[in-house]
Order: sequence, then structure tokens, then C-alpha cells
Amino acid sequence: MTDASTESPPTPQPPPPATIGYEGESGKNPLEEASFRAMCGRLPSVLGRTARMAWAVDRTGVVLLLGCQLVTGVAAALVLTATSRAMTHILGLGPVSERLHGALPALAVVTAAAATGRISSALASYADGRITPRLVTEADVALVSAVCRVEAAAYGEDGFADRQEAAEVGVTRTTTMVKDAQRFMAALVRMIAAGGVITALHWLMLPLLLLAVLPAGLGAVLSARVDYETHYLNLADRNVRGMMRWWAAYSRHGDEVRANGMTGYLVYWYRALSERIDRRILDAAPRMLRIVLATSALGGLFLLGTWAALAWLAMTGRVALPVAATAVVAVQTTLGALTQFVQNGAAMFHTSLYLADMRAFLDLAAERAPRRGESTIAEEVEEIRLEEVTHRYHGKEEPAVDGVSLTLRRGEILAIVGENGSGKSTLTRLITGILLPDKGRVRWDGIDLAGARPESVWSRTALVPQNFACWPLRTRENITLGQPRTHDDEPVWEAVAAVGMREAIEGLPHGLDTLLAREIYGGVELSGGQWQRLACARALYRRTPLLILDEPTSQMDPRGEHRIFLEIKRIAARRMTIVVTHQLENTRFADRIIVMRQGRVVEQGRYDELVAGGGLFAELVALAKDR
Ligand SMILES: Nc1ncnc2c1ncn2[C@@H]1O[C@H](COP(=O)(O)OP(=O)(O)OP(=O)(O)O)[C@@H](O)[C@H]1O
Repeated sequence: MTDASTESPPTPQPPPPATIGYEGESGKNPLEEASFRAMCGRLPSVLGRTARMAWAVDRTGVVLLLGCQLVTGVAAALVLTATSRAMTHILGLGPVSERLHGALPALAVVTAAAATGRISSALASYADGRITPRLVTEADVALVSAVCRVEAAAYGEDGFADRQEAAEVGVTRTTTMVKDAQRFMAALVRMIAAGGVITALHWLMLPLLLLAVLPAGLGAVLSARVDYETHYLNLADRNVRGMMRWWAAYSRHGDEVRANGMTGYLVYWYRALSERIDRRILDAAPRMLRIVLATSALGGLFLLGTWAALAWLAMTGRVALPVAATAVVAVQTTLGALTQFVQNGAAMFHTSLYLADMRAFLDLAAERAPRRGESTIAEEVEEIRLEEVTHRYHGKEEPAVDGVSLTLRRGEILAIVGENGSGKSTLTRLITGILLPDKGRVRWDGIDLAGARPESVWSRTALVPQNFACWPLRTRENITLGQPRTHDDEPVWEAVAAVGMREAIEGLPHGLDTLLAREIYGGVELSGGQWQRLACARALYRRTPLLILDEPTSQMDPRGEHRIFLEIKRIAARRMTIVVTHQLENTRFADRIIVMRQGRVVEQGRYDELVAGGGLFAELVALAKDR
């Protein structure tokens, strides 16, 4: 018998992943907004920009590629003309040996031209192999650098991340761009050559052949559109799936995933989202099939017409029999060239849709790049003044920081406290100029950050954020992050000692050269608190006029915490220090505490004054003690 009170109800099915549909501007498929003709009209500019990029990365490769295309095309034309001449001899009158003898020079030309064509085609592939990796790297680096440089506020814009995802696909597609363009050009040259030969045989043949291949080209373009539309529908889901994949599979989150029994759900979730993406692709498949079947049937009809026309021309004596035989070869070659021409043209159209996304995102990122002014911040800063500063995040009703005025002087230690979501981190982002206020001003020694060069401001700031990064770099770089102050390691060891990590780092297999990434062969892992100490060492190493520590000791043992606060006090005289913390006892050492609630500063003073004041701070202190 089971105890009814302990019997658990059946577990409900987990919900499927939320459907993400963007209503914003970026959610619209560009094909819907711009007409088909307009999209085609944009092609040359997209291709032109890619060509310029290719030219910038490898001029020799581009020249080689173009030269080889030309040679391949001319060789193909020669093969065709010489074949036609050889055919005329072979199918002509007279003894076989004479006919063969007469055809020999033309056959020699065919052999030489075919060999040249093959060699130049191999060289063209080599040129493509040289250009493509560099082109992809250029596009990729351009994207990463653009994203790293935008105003931080842009990340919160509706659909920014999705447009970035679309641009990432554009970068991937750059791999096929050169190959598509190369094949397109090769087909163009071959088509011109073969077209000339076939027109010489009879003027009617070329238009007929064109009719035979155009439907296939149309089909390829229409299929490309359908594929792109599906891609657009899937964009948001793909983006979320990519993020989830990283979070679920990243070893650093492995403990959380396992010990919370999340594996099953995460895999279910991942599969469900993948299947939803697949479903959209599968839904588009019948449309694609209809397009291909209809255009192939039409093309087949026209091809039949071409052969019928050729037979009619031969039967009615309008073309001689040897010429008709040559025409059979010419028709096959021209058909091949024309098919390649339209198919590669459609492939370029297809690729350029994705490249256009990449370009559009790079343009957007350029628009969102800081344009603040040219003022610079001096090496020493005496005062930071906030005047009625307000900031509201995109899509939020209420401001995160609301009309805050504050003056911070050199030598002062300021503690910022307040409940979750009260605006503490946002305030530090405004003080450092990561965000600009919607209203009010932040001035550093009188210089408005809205008019100062961001790099000049950020060379004067050091920040330990709440969610700091554990860089998969060597220990030394984790502290200097590529900005060594001297050639020797003395300042690095100083920073390490200041956070009490000297022994731990000396104990690593290669000291400062140890790679801090257990995922990489030879790398080691630090504990959570050790990582946090390292993040503090990183900020202390910079020795800047403004030091901000947002919950710097949340993972540290009391010894580590004590050490960090001693160090902060020791170096405080030469800089302004801001500490954001929920450990209210840690604010005792601050010269001033500001208490935030709903984006406003509601109290300020020293620890004892605030406790005696009986306000929010006193309440929070009492709650912390009430255990
Ligand atoms: N990047 C963002 N985009 C949109 N809203 C944000 C963003 N960051 C913070 N917010 C919102 O702004 C408000 C203030 O957040 P903030 O992180 O400044 O609070 P906090 O006081 O530092 O909180 P905590 O103590 O939890 O760290 C919150 O309502 C939060 O939801």
C-alpha cells in the first residue's frame, strides 16, 4: 500500500521553447520590403564591395584568378572552334586517311587548348584557395571589431542580436562567394565563346538555347528566394539555439546542468527548437520542388524545340550535314556553358542576399559607433560630477537611474548600496561613460563624457564587473590583458600579491605563463574565488584615477576579502574608488555611502550616520543581522 500523502502527481510535460517573433524593424524579411528588382539592383554593389575586399586582401590572387578565367574561356572557345573544323574535315568527302590527315592540325589545337584550359582552371582553384580564407577572415574580423566598438546601448536595441546573427551567416557565406564568382565568370567567357561559334553555324540556334536554359536560371533564383525567406523566419530561433548550445555545452556550467538534473530538459529543448527550425525548412521544400519541376519542364520543352529546329535545318538542307554534326557538339557545349552561367548567376544572387545582411549589419554597427567628440581626459582626475543624470534602457518604462546628482573627489571611497535592481550597476556604467545619460551630464574635471573620446575615458578607468570574464589566456595576460606596463613582470607580481594570489600562482605549473583554461590541453582551472581575486588584480594593475568594484568579493574567503579592502584603502589617496556591495559591513571603511532605491539616491552619509538615521540603510543592516 502506498501512502497517498507522499504520492507525487504525474510530472507535466515540459513546455516547448518559446516562439520568438520579432515585430520590430529588423524582424522583416528584406525581400518583403524591397522589390525583387531592387534586390537584383543591389547585387552589383554587394559584389563590388566583395571584389574590393578580395582586391585588398590578395591582389596577386585576384589577378591570377581573372587571368585564369580569361585563359579558360579562350581555351574553351578554341576547343569548340577547332572541334567544329575537325568535324568538317572528318565528315567531309574523300578517303578516310586524307580526311583524318586534314583534321590533324585542328585536333592538335583541341588537345593543346584543352590542356591549357585544365591548367588554368587548376590555377584558378589555387587562386580561389588563396583568396577565400583571407576574405573570410577579413569579413569575420570586421564583424567582431564592429560589434566590440558599438555603443553599449546598441546591444539592447530591438533585434540587434538577430541582425548580428544574420551577419554571421553572411560571413560564413563569404567562403562560397569567390568560388561562385569564379564559376560565373568562367561560364560567362565560355558562353560568349560557344555562343559565337553556334551563331556562326546558324543564327537561330543561340536564342533557342537561351530559351532552353533560362527557365533553369529562373528556377534557381526563385528557389534561392524561398531558401532565404526560410532563413529569415528561422533567424531568431537560430540565434537563441546558438546561445543555448553554448550555455548548455560549456564546461563551466557543467556542474549546474548536472546537479540540477537539467540535462534531459536541455537536450529536449534543443531538439524541439531544432525540429521547429527543420519544420520551416521542410515546409518550404514542396514550394522548391514545384519551382524546380515547373522550370525544368519548361526548359525541357525549349530544349526539345532546339533539337527539332536543328533536325529541321539539316533535313531541309538549310545547314550542311557536317555542319549539323558540329552543331550537335556545339549545342552540348553551349548548353553546358549557359546552364553554368545561369546557375552560378543564381548562386551569386543567393550568396549576395546573405552578404547584403552582413553589409547592412556592418553599416548599422558603423552608425552605432561612438560619435561623442574629441575631448580627452587628463592622466590625473580630481573630480567627477553627475548632474541630474537619468538613463532608461531600451524597451523599459521606468528609468534605471533617475535624476542622480553626485560629486566624487580624488582620494574618496564611495560605497553604493541598495536592493537588487535599484540601479547601482547602471550608475557605475554612467560614471564610466559605458552608457551616456538620456538627461543630465557626467563631467570629469569639467569635461562632459558625451563629448569625450571613449578610449581616452576608458584608459582612466578600471572596473571589476559583477559578471567578470575568465579569459582563456595565460595568467599574465589575464592580469595585463595585453597592456603590459613594463618589460619585466614586477608590476604583475605586485598586483598578484595585492590580492593574495602570489603563492597560488607560484604553485601553477608554469607560473605566470600557465594557461587558465581547463578546456585547452595543458590549461589549468582556478577556483571561483581565485578567479575573482584575479579579476581584482586586473583592475588594480591598471592604476587608473577611477577604480570601480562591483561586488568584488562575493566569492572570496574572509582573508581574501580583508586583503582586498586593505589594498583598496592603501591605494585610495591617489584615485576615486567606488565599491558596489550588498555586504553592508564592508561599507564601514567608505568615506561616503549612497543608498539607491528605484534609480534614485535616497540616503547618503557614513555608516554610523546612516544606521542612526533609521532609514533604508538601517533597515537593510538590521535584516542582515537578523538570522
Ligand atoms: N542591459 C540592460 N537592459 C535592460 N534593462 C537593464 C539592463 N541592465 C539592467 N537593466 C534594468 O535596470 C534596472 C537596474 O539594474 P541594475 O543592474 O543597475 O541594478 P543593480 O542595483 O545593480 O542590481 P543588483 O543588485 O541586482 O546587481 C533593473 O530594473 C534591470 O532590470
